[in-house]
Amino acid sequence: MSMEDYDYLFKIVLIGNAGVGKTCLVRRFTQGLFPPGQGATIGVDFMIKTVEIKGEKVKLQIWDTAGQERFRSITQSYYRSANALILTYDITCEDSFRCLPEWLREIEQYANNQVVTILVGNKIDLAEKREVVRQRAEDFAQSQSMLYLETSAKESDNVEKLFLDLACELIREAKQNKLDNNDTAPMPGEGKAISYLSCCSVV
Ligand SMILES: Nc1nc2c(ncn2[C@@H]2O[C@H](COP(=O)(O)OP(=O)(O)OP(=O)(O)O)[C@@H](O)[C@H]2O)c(=O)[nH]1
Repeated sequence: MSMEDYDYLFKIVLIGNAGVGKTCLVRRFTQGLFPPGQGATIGVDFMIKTVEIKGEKVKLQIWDTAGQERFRSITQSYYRSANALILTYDITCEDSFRCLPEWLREIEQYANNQVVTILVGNKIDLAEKREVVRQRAEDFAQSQSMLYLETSAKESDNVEKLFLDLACELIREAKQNKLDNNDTAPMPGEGKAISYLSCCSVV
């Protein structure tokens, strides 16, 4: 097998409060399981999954960060090279939603300004315990130019869609940037406006 057995390589980083289900989302997607008694992530974890989208091989490097405050200085260093961020909260935990502006400030401070960010409301299998209504989250996501999706790592709801939609959006952007680079090379010192976040769905 060649060293570069893929057409695209993207780095995706999951962030959000402790206990919202970041590790479970990653495990569900990469290993197809819902781990019992998942312990808190220490620092940062790393997994790889290669998917095929419209005949192209896309290698996803998925970094699962610890939500706990005490790991913040470690996890921040992983933002900069991320192509996409999955900002996760728990729909049954108002507090995890209320912390989102704080996470957005982190993103603004540490991430690349072209990063694609998707807001994810996890644990929709616990509908009877919901504390954050969908419309409120959708409105918030829209006001911050983020995509929005609700998932259940436990029931495997929308988990595949989350990562595939992101991959699709990243491919779209990569192709767009390549076109822009070929067709309209910016003058030296001239900034290049990059537009993204038009929603993309693979299914
Ligand atoms: N019902 C339900 N529980 C979930 C779901 N996803 C995660 N959980 C539970 O929520 C708890 C925390 O899940 P984790 O995946 O460890 O959360 P995390 O965001 O990675 O937490 P940190 O590593 O501390 O940042 C665990 O007890 C999981 O079993 C879900 O979709 N539904």
